[in-house]
Amino acid sequence: MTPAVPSPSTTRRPLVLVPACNRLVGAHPFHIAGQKYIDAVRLAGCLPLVVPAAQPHEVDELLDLADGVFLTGSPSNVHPRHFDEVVHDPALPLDPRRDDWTLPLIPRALERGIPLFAICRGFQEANVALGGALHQAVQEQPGLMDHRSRDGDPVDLQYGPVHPVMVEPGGVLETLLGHMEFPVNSLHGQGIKRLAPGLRVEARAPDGLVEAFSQPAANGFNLAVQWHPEWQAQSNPISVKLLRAFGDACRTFRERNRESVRERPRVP
Ligand SMILES: N[C@@H](CCC(=O)NCCCC(=O)O)C(=O)O
Repeated sequence: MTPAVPSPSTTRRPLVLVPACNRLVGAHPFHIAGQKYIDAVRLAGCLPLVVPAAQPHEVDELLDLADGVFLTGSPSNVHPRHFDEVVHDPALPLDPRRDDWTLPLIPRALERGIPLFAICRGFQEANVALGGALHQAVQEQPGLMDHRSRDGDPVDLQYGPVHPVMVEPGGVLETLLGHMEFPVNSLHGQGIKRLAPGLRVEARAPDGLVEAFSQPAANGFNLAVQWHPEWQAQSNPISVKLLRAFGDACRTFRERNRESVRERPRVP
């Protein structure tokens, strides 16, 4: 009796879009994504698909393939023109090609109930995409800490714990972790100045800066965090919980989608 070969559709892991960053390598433009983010998507039990800068009209085609969206960190800043400001420090890197398609991608993914996990730059992108604004230099704001890392420090120190975050009651983080505080790393010069309408604060730093948010009105799991849970995620129980929750949501989304395709009347 030859064993039944499962159809690919019954075994494939959920497909998660990972928008690439755009960098020059020498004189040539490249699309790149950090290995630690790819590893984090795999730790979530999902299949990472790094996506080069898409044309705005390709966003819906890509979302038709997606069971999740994972927005990575990046040294580049979200261009301040998207929150009606001029560039504060021209020495800091930008990535307008990423902005141009992730900013329309984010609300469309949420509207479709596609699970979304956003980290650092991705957290900032999501806030701007939904109508919020950023401090371009958090460290220059009265009463706020310097949330940047020091470039010359060893990488383990740069991504090591720096400050606690306090979980706000009533959100995704409290459901997953309980009402608690825990240490996080901090590698960002931009930060939330105005939270977009409809977003719920999930956690704050000791200086009050928003460090995590979600959109409760969205059908699907969504969580955006300013810190880097992908850093050595497999040895951080909190990171594992957050990433596994994202992965579970992507699996549920995929199952529901497959059922709806099966139930769709076949065209004769
Ligand atoms: N440029 C923004 C976002 C900072 C950020 O994502 N840092 C991580 C960069 C390296 C990595 O991907 O781990 C800001 O400065 O606020």
